[in-house]
Parts: sequence; C-alpha cells; structure tokens
Amino acid sequence: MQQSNASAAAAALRYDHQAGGDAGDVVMARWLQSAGLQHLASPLASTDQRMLPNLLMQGYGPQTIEEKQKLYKLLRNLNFNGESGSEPYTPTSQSFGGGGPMDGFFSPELRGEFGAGLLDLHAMDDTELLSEHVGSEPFEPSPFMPPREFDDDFDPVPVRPQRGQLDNNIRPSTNEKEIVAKESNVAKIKVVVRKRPLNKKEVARKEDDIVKVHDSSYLTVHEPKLKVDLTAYVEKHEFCFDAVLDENVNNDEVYRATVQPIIPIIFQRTKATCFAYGQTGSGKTFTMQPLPLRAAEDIVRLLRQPIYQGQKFRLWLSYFEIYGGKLFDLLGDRRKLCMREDGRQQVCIVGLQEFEVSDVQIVKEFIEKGNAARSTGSTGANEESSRSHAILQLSIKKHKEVNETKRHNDGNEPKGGKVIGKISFIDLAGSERGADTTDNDRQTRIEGAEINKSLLALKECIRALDNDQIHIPFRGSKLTEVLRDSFVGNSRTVMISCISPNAGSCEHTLNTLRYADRVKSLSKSGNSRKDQTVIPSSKESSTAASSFPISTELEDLYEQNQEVKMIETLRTYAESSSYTSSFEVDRHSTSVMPNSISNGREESGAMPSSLDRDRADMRSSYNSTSSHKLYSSSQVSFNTQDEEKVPKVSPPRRKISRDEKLERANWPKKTSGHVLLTTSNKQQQQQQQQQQQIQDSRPNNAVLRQFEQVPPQDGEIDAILEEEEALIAAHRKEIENTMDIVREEMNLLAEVDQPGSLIDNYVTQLNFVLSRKAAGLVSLQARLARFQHRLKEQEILSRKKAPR
Ligand SMILES: Nc1ncnc2c1ncn2[C@@H]1O[C@H](COP(=O)(O)OP(=O)(O)OP(=O)(O)O)[C@@H](O)[C@H]1O
Repeated sequence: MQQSNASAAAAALRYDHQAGGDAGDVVMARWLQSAGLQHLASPLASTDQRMLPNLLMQGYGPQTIEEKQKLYKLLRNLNFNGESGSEPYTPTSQSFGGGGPMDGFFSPELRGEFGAGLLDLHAMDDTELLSEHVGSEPFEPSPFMPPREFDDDFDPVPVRPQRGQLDNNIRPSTNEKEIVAKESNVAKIKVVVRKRPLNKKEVARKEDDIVKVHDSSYLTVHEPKLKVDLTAYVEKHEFCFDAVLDENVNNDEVYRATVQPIIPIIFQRTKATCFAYGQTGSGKTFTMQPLPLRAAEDIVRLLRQPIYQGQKFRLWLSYFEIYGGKLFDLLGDRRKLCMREDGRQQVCIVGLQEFEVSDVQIVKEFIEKGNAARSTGSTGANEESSRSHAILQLSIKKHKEVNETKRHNDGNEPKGGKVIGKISFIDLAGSERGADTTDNDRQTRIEGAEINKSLLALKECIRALDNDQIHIPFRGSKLTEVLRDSFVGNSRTVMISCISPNAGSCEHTLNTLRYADRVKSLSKSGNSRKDQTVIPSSKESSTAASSFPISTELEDLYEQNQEVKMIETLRTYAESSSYTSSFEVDRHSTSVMPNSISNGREESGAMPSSLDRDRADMRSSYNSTSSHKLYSSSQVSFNTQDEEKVPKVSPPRRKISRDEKLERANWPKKTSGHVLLTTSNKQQQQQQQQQQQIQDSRPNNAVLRQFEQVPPQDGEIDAILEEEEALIAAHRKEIENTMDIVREEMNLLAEVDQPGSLIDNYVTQLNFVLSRKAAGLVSLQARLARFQHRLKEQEILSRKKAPR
C-alpha cells in the first residue's frame, strides 16, 4: 500500500512538475502526512506552495534525525518505486545500493532547485553525503541503545532477523545465477562502514556509544563537546555511505555486502581490492580475516560450475605483508621479498610463494599460517594490533600444461598460467598509528610515517583511478606499487571503514569517516559534485572541516573566486605567450578555449587584435555555447544569464577536423588531388581578402609560414595535428588537476586550522599534494618540449622541401 502510494506520489509529482500544476502536491501532501511528516504536508497541500523542494528551500526541511530518516526513506521509495516515465535524466550507475535508475524527483531540474536543507538527502541518491552534517544539541547522556556486552569470540553477534533490508547486495543469493546477474550492478568503488560493539573495557569505563546507525546507509556520530563556558553539548555529524553495518551485523553479512558481488566479476578479467581502514582496535582484522575464506568458498563453487569447468581455471593463493616499507612472505617463513617491474610495467614480487588451492580447508590452513606470521604489537586500544599491511591475494589463473607452457611461455607468464582475475584483501595497519603518541619510540614513529604515507597514497590512487586519470600515483608507497595491477584496467575497490563506537575514540572515528567520505566523494561516479570545497567561516571552521548544510551561496562565492583566480592565471599566461595565448574561458564549462572572439562579439570592446582575426576562422569550430564567460586581455567579464554551474573544469573540446585545421593554416582542402571550391565567388573574394589580412597580421611564426608555402605530406600533418590535440588535452587535464590540487590545499588549510588537528598529517599530505603538483607540471613541460621539437623538425623538413 505504502509502495503504491509512493509510486502515485512520484508520478504525480513528476507530472505536476512538468505541467506546472499543483495536483501532484496534493497527492504528495497526503503521502507525507501518512509518513508522519505533517509539517511538510500542510503547506504543500495549499495551492500557493509548490513542490516539496521549494518547501525545503523555504525552511520547511526536516528538523530532527527521525524526520530526516522518514523523508529520506520516502525519497528512496520514490526513487525505487517511481515509474521510469519519460524523464531524460539517467543518473550514474552507482546509484544507491546498486539500485535501479532514478528519475523524476532526482531530475537535474529538481536537483538545481534543492536548497541547502535537502542537500544531505539529495546527496544520498549518489550513495554518499558530500560532507558530514554537523549539528549541535544539548547534552543528553547515553541517548542510544544500551551498550552490548563485548565478546572476544570470533563471530559472537546474533543476526537481527529484519536485517534483510540492508542493501540490495546483502540478501543472500541462493545460486550462482543470482550472483552472476548482480555483477553489472557492482560499483567501481564501494565504501562500507562497519561499527563494532562496545568492548568489555569500554563498558567497564561506562563509555557512551556515540555512533548511531540509522539505517543501512546512514549514521550519526554524537561528539561530546564543551563550550568555552564549560557547558556540555553534543555535536552531531551525519554521514551516508553505500552501506553502514551496525554492531549487530555478523561477518557473513559483511561478506555479502562487500565482497560477494565482486566474485563473479573476477572471472572476467577484473582485479578487485577489498581493504579495511580504521583506527587500531576498530575491528579491521576481525572484519577482514573471514572474507578471503568466504570468497575462496564462492570461487571454488563457481569453478565447479559447468561454464568454468572446461576452461582450466585454477585458484591460487599468496599472503604477504608490508612492514616498514619492506615486503615479507607470510607463507614463506617471513622471507624478505623484492618487488620488480617487468618490461610491460607489470609488478612482480620476486620470491613470493603462491599455492594452488582447490579445497577450502587448505585455504583455511594457509590463512591461519599467514596470520600467525604477521607482525603484531600491542597498542593502548588493541592488545594484538597489526603493525603492517597484510595482503592476501586470490588469483584465478588459466592453467597450462607443462609442455604447453614451454611452447608459449614468453618468460613473462606467471607461475601457474595467465592471470584471469584477482582479488586482494588488505588488512591495513591502524590508521592512527602515524600519530601514536603513547608509544613514540623511533621505530613506532617510522612505522607510523610509513603507514600514513601508504594510506594517503592509496586514497590518491583510488581517486585517480575513478577519475580515469592518465597518471595513477602508484609510486606513492610500497602498498600502492604492489597493488598497481589491481588499479589498472577493469578494477573494483571495496573499502570497509571500521569504527569504534566509544566516546573516547570519537576523534579517530570522525577521521576514519572523513577519509571514507573523501574516497567516496572524490569519485567521479560517486557524485558529480566531487571535490567541492566550502570556505569555512571562522565559526564553521571551529566545528568541522566541511560542515553541513553547505551554504550554496558560499559555494558559489568560492567557485567564482576560483574561477576569477583561474582566469587571472590564464590572463597572465595569455599575455606572456605568443600565438596560442589568447584564451576564452567558457563559464558554462569553465573550459579554456584558444580564442578571444566568440559569436562575433568583442567582449572588451577593444579592436580585435591580429591574433583574433587570425583565429576568426576558427570561431565556428569553437562557439559551442551561446552564453560564454569571456576573457579578453583587458577585462574579465561575466555573462549574467549564465548562472548554471558545472563543476567539471573542461569538457572535451569539439575536435577540429583536419580540413578545418588545414584551413586555419590556409592550405586548401584536398579531395583526390583537386582543390575543393565550396564557396561562391563573392565569398571567395572576401575570404581571400581576409586571408591576406590574416597573413599580414600573423605573428612572425616561421613554422606556420613554412606550412603555408609547402603543405607537408598527409601523414606528417596528421601526426602533428594529433600531437597538437594531445598537448592541448594534456594541458586541459593539467588545469583540472591544478584546480583539484588547489581545492585539496584549501581543505588541508581548513583542517589544520581546526582545534586538535594533527600537524603530522598536514605536513605529510601537503608534501604529497605538492609533489603531485610538481609532477604534473614537469610532465606537461616535457610534452610541450617534445611538441616544440616536433615543430622544429617539421620546419627543417619543410625548408628542405621548399627551395627558395
Ligand atoms: N564487530 C565486532 N564484533 C565483536 N568483536 C569485535 C568486532 N570488531 C572487533 N572486535 C574485537 O575487537 C578487538 C580488536 O579488533 P581487531 O584486532 O580486528 O582490530 P584492528 O582494527 O584490526 O586493530 P589493529 O589495527 O590494531 O590491528 C578484537 O578482540 C576483536 O575480536
């Protein structure tokens, strides 16, 4: 009944929105009423109030967590149950919980209308909350469920029966067909949070459980705080992830929510990585240890399925750890291992023992053997704390007979045959070890620094990967180097963030959740609004790095600020270079175009420069949008009609055809050796005059003059044009990266300004960010130099060909 109500409401709302009427509001209002959200329903029912989003913008938004939850569920229902209709908008495949397409309520028009009050709910359609929601309320001691008895047994927690709603992926699949059917739904990056129960010590200390999991994807951290006048209050931080698993969730459910959906894909040339992240004692090892065994069970089962039986696939296992930047074989008496890159840039770990496993019992024995060999130590929070990153890999290889191997092996093929797919399970060392102040001997500090470095590098790689960046910073740490082949090609990543519920761990818990949030929010598929930074006001910055709700005006301001800065930079750049230095900045896309003329308008009102005229013939190629923000050498002007913001820095420029480029260089188009005459005589005359003007005013560019005199051969031209395209694309990418980096730097500054921030983290992160910045510039310069060299070569060639 509720479902059909939801569908009716969704349909009505959509219809109403399209028709501009208010009938849908009435249906919607009724539904809100039945969901117990009367205060939203009553204004909606009256004819002069329109649409739920408007109401939310007008401050009718949900006030309490319960209301938010209800509204959130309502929106989710609308989303899942709403008919597909004829809405043109198809969101990312990474929709909530791998769910179906979204429409209607989540259409771009409506997205634009949402006010700050709905941002959190709204962000949930993309599986994440951009930034945590911070709110404060008077202190209420222990407002949550009574703490659970902590049990040291391996899997002590009873399964809650109604837990089936957790996530689409959590429902146990009964057969392999089901698993296979799910594979297309598996997100490239999935971020799952797992909260452990309070342990005995925490209970004995009467610590509060400050983490409340609201449903399968949403949690609140209640941070106890003191005001300056020493009044206690609670600051609330809300987060949303792909899945949030509370203390009642057992390891089987964790497996189903995280790894199980990936298993069928690794049979199809996918490399998957599942890692646990979190402070010491938060349950990483507890969470990770059962996963490989369960995965091996499923893999073995699938291997026995008829579709794979004939394919000679075999399962292989290896287990090693990275400790202090060095690799040790956990199944080979902790022998030190070496990492090498082969000619095809494949990372191989020399000496690592791999075992073919056909039986789950053998897998279990290997895992136990490896676990026993791990480096552990004791921390304040965990008596058996992992001091290393442990990596267990399960590979599916295509078996080759010995004689077959002899015939085909090119020397690069790994032992056991070609790798078809692989899944790596990484139990990371405690995330806070870098700042372990209780045990600050030299060794611990070195360990900590190494761990910090690898966690940062891991985040960078995931983000680069998801943004399809050409450069993935594998070399940032041993960990990422080792995982290199899991990051290229078809890959899947599951991050399980483990959190402790006790008040004493609040800061670490928030750090873990922020890291997870960033991994998720940086992802292209996760949310189109990635990497948005809010400049915190002095007040805001005293509470959290990025507080919620995000003020949209503040964002606008920030973006404009960024853009103006960007334009300024380009201006300086433009003024300092010659031929290709006239830029047009498209406000729509913030793209940079090598043209200072758009739609025939001279924005500055100044006389068109010779360069402008020279580029006039390119106008048609570039003026893809009618409302550009233009930059001219004397002023930056904004088109006020153009209010839409697009976060991406620059969409791909329309590719200029070879003919257009030839025209630019005044070479006639050629068709089977004949010059193509496409224009009337009058036009031709005008063109000739224009060309003459252009030639007169063209900068003294020897290369171009050469081109004009002697059209180079087709192949040469194509090669140069291709290189030119590549250079421009690389430049554009570099600008995007620079903007990303600048945002990150601003985030870092905002974080370091916060009370209790860790300067060590700041220093390491800043170092990392600056190295990336430098690497980007160096690579662009190298490309530029290559191109210049190419042009020089071409010039020499042309001179040789053209006897003067
Ligand atoms: N969900 C859970 N339910 C019950 N017990 C748990 C849970 N998570 C963790 N524990 C218990 O908490 C203790 C610490 O967990 P674990 O060793 O997995 O932490 P960790 O994050 O791996 O720590 P470190 O980084 O120091 O290795 C263990 O005794 C473990 O059994």
